[in-house]
Amino acid sequence: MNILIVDDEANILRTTSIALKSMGHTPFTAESSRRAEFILAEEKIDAMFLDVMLGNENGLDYLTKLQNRKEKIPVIVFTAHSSIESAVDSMKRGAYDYIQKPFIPDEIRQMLAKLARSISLERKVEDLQEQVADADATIRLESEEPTVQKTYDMAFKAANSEASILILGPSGTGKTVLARNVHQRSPRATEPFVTVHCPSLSKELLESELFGHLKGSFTGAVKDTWGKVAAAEGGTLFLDEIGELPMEIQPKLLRLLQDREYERLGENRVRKSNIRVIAATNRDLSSEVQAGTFREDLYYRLKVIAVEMPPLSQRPSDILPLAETYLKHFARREGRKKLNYNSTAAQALIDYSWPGNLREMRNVIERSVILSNGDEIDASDLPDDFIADENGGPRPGQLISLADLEEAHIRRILAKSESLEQAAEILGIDTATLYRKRKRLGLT
Ligand SMILES: Nc1ncnc2c1ncn2[C@@H]1O[C@H](COP(=O)(O)OP(=O)(O)OP(=O)(O)O)[C@@H](O)[C@H]1O
Repeated sequence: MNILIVDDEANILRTTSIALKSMGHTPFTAESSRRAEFILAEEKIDAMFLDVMLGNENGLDYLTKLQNRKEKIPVIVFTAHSSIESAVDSMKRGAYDYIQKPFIPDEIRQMLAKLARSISLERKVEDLQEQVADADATIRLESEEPTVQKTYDMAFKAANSEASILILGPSGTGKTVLARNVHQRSPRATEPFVTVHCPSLSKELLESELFGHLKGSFTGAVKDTWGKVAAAEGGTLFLDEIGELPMEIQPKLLRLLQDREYERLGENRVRKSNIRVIAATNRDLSSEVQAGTFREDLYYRLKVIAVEMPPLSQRPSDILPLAETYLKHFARREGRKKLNYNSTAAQALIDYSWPGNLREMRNVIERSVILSNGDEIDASDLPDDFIADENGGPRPGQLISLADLEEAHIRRILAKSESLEQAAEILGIDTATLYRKRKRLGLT
């Protein structure tokens, strides 16, 4: 790091410089704030040591001035031994920390190690904020389909209430994104949003993940823990894949929803909780209720408001607007702002069945932006599944019946094979069966 030491004592400047050099830093020295300003104008300084007794000057006043700079530099203040007031005052004025004089090099070393940790943490937070903003830039929470728009309207209206929300829909349709958005639009927005993935854990671990446990309450419980219900206090608990919640835990969740009470595993103390629950599932919970694998009372508690995210194939008029949102984002990221789809690519996007829904579309569009050349994305820049074959026939994954798909497949294999026997071998059926099918389909 480039470190500036500001002190009117030449001895301190000299010894601190030597110590900093031995730790691999580059020291700069200034005996006054004027000299310090001069150095700040010339060098990129990462951290500063500043004496509060700066000869005729007041180091604390200079500290205040430094805090008003556009580029903040962490300042560690040297205070006189026994001067608690100036230490407190310097912290109030925004110092990163203070060291009392006289000090030994090891105190400087420890202080800089602490500062390096803070700086690295700050960078990580900045990176994460950037990533979140990046993901947010592709989110489109409106729809050209009136039923889907109604779903969004209903969910966002419910955001203001305390009601539990159940989000239904296949994988990748945006249930998690919707749940987070409801939280962000709710009065709990500044409190935590905590996710629990119900299927990923054994019954005991899931219960402990939710409610916490006391040491020794089950094998492997080596210390006391607080669960995610406690972590979400004041905020929203998002239960992903609620359909997988084991029967044994269901009454405990019901009690949490109904009475706002829970107990940690292995503890007899009832705790109160203030959380809002949003749950999601790709299963048909009502049939699970019928089958007796999901409690009916819990089901009704969860679905005070129920919203359904349909598969992308049932939102045809959203395909191009969504693709456009992703395209803009990835094209900007790759520095190719003029990029567009040509009409064949746009048609291929519309014709595709999107079994992986929005998640798949995001990946497909990102890939096509990276693989395309020039200012146009062509159908050939899309994955193989998107390209209709030379016969223009149906493709696996398209919304067609098995019989139609079988017919198209048999036609293609017959066209490519040299004999009926070869075609039968490729198809994995005997020649007589293929012969009959061929006849029935009128392919002779
Ligand atoms: N409204 C939206 N606009 C644009 N992209 C979205 C939207 N919702 C979701 N996506 C994209 O789809 C991906 C999957 O979304 P999400 O995780 O919310 O789906 P999910 O239904 O919860 O899936 P799973 O059931 O597999 O957990 C997200 O990472 C995001 O890239």
